[in-house]
Amino acid sequence: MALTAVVRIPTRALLRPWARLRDSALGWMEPVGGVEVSTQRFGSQRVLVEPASAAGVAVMTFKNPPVNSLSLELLTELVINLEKLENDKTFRGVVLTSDCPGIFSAGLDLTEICGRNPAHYAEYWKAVQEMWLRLYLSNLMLVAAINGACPAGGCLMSLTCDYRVMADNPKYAIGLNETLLGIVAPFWFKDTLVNTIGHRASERALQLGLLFPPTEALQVGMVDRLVPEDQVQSTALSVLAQWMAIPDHARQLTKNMMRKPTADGLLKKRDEDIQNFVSFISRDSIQKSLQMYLAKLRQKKG
Ligand SMILES: CCCCCCCCCCCCC/C=C/C(=O)SCCNC(=O)CCNC(=O)[C@H](O)C(C)(C)COP(=O)(O)OP(=O)(O)OC[C@H]1O[C@@H](n2cnc3c(N)ncnc32)[C@H](O)[C@@H]1OP(=O)(O)O
Repeated sequence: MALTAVVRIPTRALLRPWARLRDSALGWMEPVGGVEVSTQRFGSQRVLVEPASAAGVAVMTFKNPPVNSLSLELLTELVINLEKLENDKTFRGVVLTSDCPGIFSAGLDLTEICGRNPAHYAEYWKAVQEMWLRLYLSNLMLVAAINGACPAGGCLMSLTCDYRVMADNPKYAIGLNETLLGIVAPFWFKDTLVNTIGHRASERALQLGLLFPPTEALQVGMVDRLVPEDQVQSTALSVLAQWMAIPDHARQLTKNMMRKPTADGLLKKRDEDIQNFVSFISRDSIQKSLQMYLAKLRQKKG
């Protein structure tokens, strides 16, 4: 029999200034107190959410072709779908994965941070912050099933998860490569990395903008497990099954104890961080670097 549940979406989620929701893309949303949703399969245009066969587990699949870049729309949909899962108490764990062949996520959408105006940069950065805060502090168990390239913001997203399974394909790489673009990973990107691989390894990785192939990523602790490509999702699901054996309240309190101080670092100065981002990204020299990088990406094919 089909499993269905009622999911309450708090109206406040619809009122956030950055979440000027593209309602057409989010067919299940209504600006009233809540909405009934079948948990058989839901989501939105760029984020598909499907309950897994194991009770209490969902698979969240990003489908923003060609490269799952983190556009404002994708970020918005991600946060809304996560909130929806969190409000539905039947879910305890989520696997995050990609529908784009060979790419988990290309990171921040460069067209959102290049050639736009300061108001757009501010709105976009707030959405990036929100994505990080929501994932990093989520009470759900999150496992990243990294089935492709995972640079910069894609890497950050996977680092917010409790566990990372990566496809053992030397064509793929993961890391915070911001310096290669002539930009700087903000302090909360850095903190997330330091919490995962330690200070010295982060210092080197961040300065050099290292993108680690799977074997090196495992060695440095950026991912937890490598498996053949066709086993990434099934392995992520079996990892979740192990984590599900732990009582939720104890695990959640422990996760919060470990992560809250890092999240507080951003929460205490969110507005200042937005201002720093806007003034940094608006510099002519930074815009030029980004334009050149984008042009190189686009020329690659030709
Ligand atoms: C004084 C100090 C103050 C400090 C203050 C700090 C403030 C903060 C500063 C700013 C911080 C910003 C943090 C940024 C984080 C990021 O995430 S930046 C994004 C980084 N991403 C990348 O470098 C990845 C780039 N992409 C790739 O390497 C490859 O595309 C791929 C993912 C490996 C896939 O390769 P392939 O399959 O070969 O596809 P392509 O042909 O390369 O690409 C297809 C089309 O997609 C476009 N594209 C690729 N990536 C992006 C992207 N990130 N955004 C937008 N568009 C992207 C690419 O151009 C192709 O487009 P078309 O040619 O038009 O088809």
